[in-house]
Amino acid sequence: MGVSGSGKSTIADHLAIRIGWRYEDGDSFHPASNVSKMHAGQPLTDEDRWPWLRAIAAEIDRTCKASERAVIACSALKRSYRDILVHGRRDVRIVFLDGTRELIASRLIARKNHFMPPELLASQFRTLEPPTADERPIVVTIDRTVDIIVEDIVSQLNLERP
Ligand SMILES: Nc1ncnc2c1ncn2[C@@H]1O[C@H](COP(=O)(O)OP(=O)(O)OP(=O)(O)O)[C@@H](O)[C@H]1O
Ligand SMILES: O=C(O)[C@H](O)[C@@H](O)[C@H](O)[C@H](O)CO
Repeated sequence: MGVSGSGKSTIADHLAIRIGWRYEDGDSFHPASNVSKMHAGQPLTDEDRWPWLRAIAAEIDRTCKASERAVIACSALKRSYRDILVHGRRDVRIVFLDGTRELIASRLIARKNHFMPPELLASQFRTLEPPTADERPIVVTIDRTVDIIVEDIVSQLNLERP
């Protein structure tokens, strides 16, 4: 989880390869109307996001039922959004990609060929409710290389433990 440009797709992809899990991008669960809206520079509302989050929750349930493992990139900015994804599912862990607005803005400006315009970053930060301790989040700071961030997540995931 994290705001647009915090590195969700990049880190999820590399993490999934590193630990041999499937990678899914939450962006692919958006209805076309949501993508057009973001492309046009309009922030999504809660009503836009509920069906999208429910579709991702259904994907999590399919994955668990099939005894598979996946890393899913999803902004999940508010606690109420994460509750849809996590509630009652013991095996779901949240990884929060934490960074300053300045750093993320500079990465968004440099990024090419993406539907999300950098102008939406302010609304992403306004909406963001960082995870609290009771969510047991894995928090990683993003001012480091992708490989170092991935290794940090792997060690905090404690995968060897039963
Ligand atoms: N640790 C890093 N160091 C340097 N550049 C990075 C790092 N992580 C991501 N980037 C770059 O920052 C940009 C934003 O990353 P990415 O697209 O993965 O973010 P995102 O959170 O998935 O964004 P969105 O939610 O808008 O899809 C990309 O161009 C990516 O290559
Ligand atoms: O909740 C949201 O505002 C949206 O989901 C965005 O965060 C996009 O999904 C994405 O991160 C941009 O590519």
